[in-house]
Order: sequence, then C-alpha cells, then structure tokens
Amino acid sequence: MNSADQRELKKHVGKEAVKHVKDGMVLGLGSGTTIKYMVDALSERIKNEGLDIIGVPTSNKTKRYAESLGITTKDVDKVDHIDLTIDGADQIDKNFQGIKGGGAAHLMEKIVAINSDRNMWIVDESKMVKKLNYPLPLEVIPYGSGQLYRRLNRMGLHPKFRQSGHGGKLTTDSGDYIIDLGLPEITTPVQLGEKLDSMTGIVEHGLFLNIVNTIIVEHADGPETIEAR
Ligand SMILES: O=C[C@H](O)[C@H](O)[C@H](O)COP(=O)(O)O
Repeated sequence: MNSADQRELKKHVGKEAVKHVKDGMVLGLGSGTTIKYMVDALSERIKNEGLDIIGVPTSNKTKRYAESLGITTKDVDKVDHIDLTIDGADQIDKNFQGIKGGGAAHLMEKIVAINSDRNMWIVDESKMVKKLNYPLPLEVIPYGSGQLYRRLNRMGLHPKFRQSGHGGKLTTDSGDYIIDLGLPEITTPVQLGEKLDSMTGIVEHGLFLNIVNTIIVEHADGPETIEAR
C-alpha cells in the first residue's frame, strides 16, 4: 500500500470511530497520525452537534492538537472514569494482541487504556498481521540505559536506541529513552511481556495484551468492526 492510500484509510477510519462517541463521554484520546484524523472528526461533531465531551490525552502532542480545535481536555488524574479510549496501533495479530509506541507514546497510552471502561483501536488493513513483527518499543529510564541495552543485546533481543530527528537519543514526554527491539517475529507475546515487565529500568513495553475491546479496520472498500473481547 502506498503512503497516500494509507493516509486515506487512516482518515476514513478516524471518521468512522467518532460515530461511537456519545454526548457526555469522558474520552481517552490516543496518539499518532490516525488519531489526528479522529480528533479532527471529533471536533466537527462537537461543533455541529454541541456535544459535551472531555478528552483525556495520551501525549503532549494530542493534548495541544485537541485543545487547538477547541476540545476540552483533562489530565488522567483529574477524571473519575474514562468511558472509552480511541487509539491507533502499529500492528495487531490474529489474537488481537497489539504493538504500540511507534510514536513513542505507549507509556501514557497504556496508563489511559488500563483506566478506561472500553478501548477501541482504529487501524488501516496493513496493520492486521498473523504474527507481530513490528519493532517493539521499550520506554526506559535514561539512568543505566547503556547497561540495559547491553543486557538486551546479550539476550538476543536486537535492541536499538531510537534517535530523535535532531540527532541524539529521542526522549519521551516523560523524559525517558526508547529502545526498539528488532525481533523478526514475536511468537509468544505474553511470555515476552512478562519477561520485559520483570526487567529493572524498563518503564513500559509496547505490547498491549488483552486490552482492546473493539477494532475498526479500514479496508479500501470500507470499515470492518471486530469485537475482540
Ligand atoms: O506511540 C504511538 C502510538 O502507539 C500510535 O498509536 C501508533 O504508533 C500508531 O500510529 P499511527 O496512527 O501514526 O500509525
């Protein structure tokens, strides 16, 4: 799929997702390019229908963008519940396990996701795969990250520090680094997730396991809604 086609699918699925938004909702707002289109469509609905929506952003970028369109936002700690979170994903396998964090936002995204009553992912069809093989992001504490990198390397996990566009290591909204694991295929995501959870210095990995409830996949001929759980 070329990038112009993918952009169109992302735009369509963003519009499709906001049909599920109801007046009065506290809505988790994911991060990434697909979510930017969703936020555009959401602001249109808010303006046209006068909906009362509070957005809980999962990155500084999403917060700035949503507010620039007049959407009210609140920090995750300032709401007592989140009805629904709509987010993108980098890949989803046949068991609806996902990888997120291609945009370095997976730590905040996971915090918002686990505090949400329901989670919806919106993706173009290229992201649905049999087995996960997208570089797996780890958000890591800068202190000791060189040692952690060497440990991951010795474990054969093909680590690579993510670089920023301006040279040097990329830092997340929380001031951490990202190490991507270039695994050829993730055959046992649950076991890998548990292993990574147990390693000191890793704040959060990008495996989102048993989290999503609904997936909207955009195909060239229209959207497909899958109830995952
Ligand atoms: O860190 C970024 C997020 O997990 C995104 O939701 C994910 O990378 C998908 O992004 P996009 O919609 O830009 O492909």
